[in-house]
Amino acid sequence: MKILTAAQTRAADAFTIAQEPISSLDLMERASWALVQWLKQRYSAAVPVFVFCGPGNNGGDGLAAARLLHQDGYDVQVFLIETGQSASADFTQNLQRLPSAIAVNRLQRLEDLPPGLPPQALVLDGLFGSGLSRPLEGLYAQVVTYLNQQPATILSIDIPSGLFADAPTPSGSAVIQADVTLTFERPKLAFLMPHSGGYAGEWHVLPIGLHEDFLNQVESPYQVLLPEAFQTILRPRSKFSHKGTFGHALLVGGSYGKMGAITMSAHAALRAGVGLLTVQVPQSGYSILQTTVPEAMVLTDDHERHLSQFPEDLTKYQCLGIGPGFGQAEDTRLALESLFRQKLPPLVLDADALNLLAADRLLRQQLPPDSILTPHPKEFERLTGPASDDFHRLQLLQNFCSEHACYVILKGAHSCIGTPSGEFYFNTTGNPGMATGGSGDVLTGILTGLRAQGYSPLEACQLGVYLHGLAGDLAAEAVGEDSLIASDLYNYLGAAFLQIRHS
Ligand SMILES: NC(=O)C1=CN([C@@H]2O[C@H](COP(=O)(O)OP(=O)(O)OC[C@H]3O[C@@H](n4cnc5c(N)ncnc54)[C@H](O)[C@@H]3O)[C@@H](O)[C@H]2O)[C@@H](O)CC1
Ligand SMILES: Nc1ncnc2c1ncn2[C@@H]1O[C@H](COP(=O)(O)OP(=O)(O)O)[C@@H](O)[C@H]1O
Ligand SMILES: [K+]
Repeated sequence: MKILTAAQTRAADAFTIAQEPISSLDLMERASWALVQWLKQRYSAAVPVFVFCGPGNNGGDGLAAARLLHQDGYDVQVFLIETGQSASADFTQNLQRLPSAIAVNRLQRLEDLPPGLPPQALVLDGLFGSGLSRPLEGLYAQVVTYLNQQPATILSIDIPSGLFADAPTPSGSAVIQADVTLTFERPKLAFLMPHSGGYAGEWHVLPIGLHEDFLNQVESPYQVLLPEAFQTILRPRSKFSHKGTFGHALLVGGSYGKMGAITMSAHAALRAGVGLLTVQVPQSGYSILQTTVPEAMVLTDDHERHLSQFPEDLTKYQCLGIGPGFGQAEDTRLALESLFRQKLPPLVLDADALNLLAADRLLRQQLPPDSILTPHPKEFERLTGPASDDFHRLQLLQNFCSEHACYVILKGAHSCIGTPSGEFYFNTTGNPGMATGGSGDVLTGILTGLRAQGYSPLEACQLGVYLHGLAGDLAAEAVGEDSLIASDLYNYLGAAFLQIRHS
């Protein structure tokens, strides 16, 4: 699903208004109706609703929602922030439509605000939406600070007020800290970024019928991954297939004290459906691998505690995954250096393989095209240098992927896949229970297993991050986020596959 910028959303509105055709007032009514339907399923009419409105169409949505909720028997009060700014036409119309039974409070100074809102109250934040053009100041900023201090639940309409949809919000700006955000038609880019995503709280997308033709033709480099995409990507396993059909993967990693990392990757590659798996570890890892992952074949390095070589014949493998528990010993670095001079199967690189790359520009330049790299933000910074903000980091991601013709999964709450041609795919599965050691090693195993089965690098990245997060979500349903550990991820991978196949 494409993500639209605020400007593209305005264009989508205008296109819909002209082509459907529908008046802009009716489009606002449709958006507010969708919002109220969602809200009624979650909050009973016993919950008092306080609607805070700015002068634009976001405020207009708030007014329309106030009217609809009142019709449904909710106790609604409206607060208009009046700073002398002129109101939008649809705001004015909706103000006129407001039944007189709804109390309208006109706020011109901080002192006009009620001393406090009840904890059971629901605040609808309709101060500003995607039309925000500068940080909030004066009374608007004061209202935001006031609302953020209230014990009430805050539901933001479209986007938390004060948050820029597709540009960095200057630090220190007043921004609503929403509990829930109901956003129209498409999520905002800001919801997916580490520094701004938290303001939106739990967010949901409400379709409001923007014109299909516009949505199909509009160009956006930003997409969110949704399960529908996987119906076509995920391949069936045919009746007469055999283990050779599903590829032979090689995982190389592990060092003394970090053998668990490569063990978890191995389990994950197998659960991702690979036909055959070989794991190369230092000698001290031999018994560990043979006992904990009996399905895998094991090769050992000459060295006892760390890796110093790769197998000579790599032609029989369809994917080579390197990194979990790899270490950064000098021998290991030299082995990686000589590896890059050979003809190689598709690569997945993680953890210390990335740190070695980061420390060696020449090595980086020899990175084979179509490799998949899976850095967390710190590893990414080592590769590209620091980013000044989340949007700059996306720029660095794009530059790195195009310069090295590779795919980078920048891991996080919404892991982002960068591609050589400049697209970004944000993942929508996963939860904070996955912030636990070894989660990334599991992802490496999944990607290696998928790539060995012949999935293209982009397909493997998309399917891999989605399945990994979904396994985390299913595991969290069973054991809770607190107790989730990385091995739960590969143990729930089967359930994640089933969910995708049967959806
Ligand atoms: N397709 C959609 O997504 C639809 C969106 N609608 C609503 O319309 C909203 C966008 O409406 P608008 O474009 O009127 O945007 P806003 O409601 O955000 O208001 C923008 C107005 O506020 C002013 N402004 C911007 N930043 C300011 C600041 N920091 N301090 C003071 N004034 C500031 C602008 O100059 C402009 O006049 C959406 O967020 C959504 O709530 C719906 O009504 C209809 C359909
Ligand atoms: N809050 C979160 N929400 C969703 N996914 C998360 C969250 N925290 C971590 N993850 C996922 O867990 C994995 C952690 O990887 P990484 O940091 O490399 O861990 P490790 O090095 O311990 O294996 C990534 O795939 C990341 O997307
Ligand atoms: K808002």
